[in-house]
Amino acid sequence: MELIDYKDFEGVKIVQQKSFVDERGSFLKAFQKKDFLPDYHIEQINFVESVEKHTLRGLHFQYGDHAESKLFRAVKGEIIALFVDLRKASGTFLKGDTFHLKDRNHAILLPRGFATGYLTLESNCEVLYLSDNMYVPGAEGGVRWNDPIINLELPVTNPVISDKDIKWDNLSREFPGIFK
Ligand SMILES: Cc1cn([C@H]2C[C@H](O)[C@@H](COP(=O)(O)OP(=O)(O)O[C@H]3O[C@H](C)C(=O)[C@H](O)[C@H]3O)O2)c(=O)[nH]c1=O
Repeated sequence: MELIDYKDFEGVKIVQQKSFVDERGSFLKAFQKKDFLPDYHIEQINFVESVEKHTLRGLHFQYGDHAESKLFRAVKGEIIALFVDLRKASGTFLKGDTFHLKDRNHAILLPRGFATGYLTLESNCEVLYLSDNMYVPGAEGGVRWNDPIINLELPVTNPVISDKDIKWDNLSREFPGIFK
């Protein structure tokens, strides 16, 4: 298993693994504290099914102490992970990027301070993701998938999206970040 730093986004890591394959099928070690992420505390494990191709979930974050670090893995199908750095002190503050998770042997770790989301690239996608913090609806915020400041490059113009995610405001250059 390899953890690879992703560009200049501090703390963002790409996980590359190999499944154990035999005549019965395959075995993937989806998480292991010791050899994988010894300091990662799993608070939640979420399993999400998206029926339609080009379903876009997010981008979401939680403010302050409720911020979450998430590890996303496409268990079935392919997705494009979306993320934006909302850490005011970071060199990549308000910079966004995408990463194509093409199979279950890859995952992406996003540290606390990022807005996160993903776009499915086929129907009936299944995503398993870990979070290191509790879900606190009152502490949640969002970034629009097509926010002009972030300018994510996506292969869609009209994704399947929730009413909640349609309503997020665009960020402004004065956005103070999600940590007080
Ligand atoms: C995230 C979450 C949601 N919920 C409930 C709240 C709603 O009734 C329902 C769906 O929530 P939501 O529409 O926020 O789910 P997604 O649009 O898939 O968003 C999630 O996936 C994107 C990629 C994210 O980055 C967030 O982690 C997360 O918000 O599950 C819970 O009960 N606990 C939770 O931890």
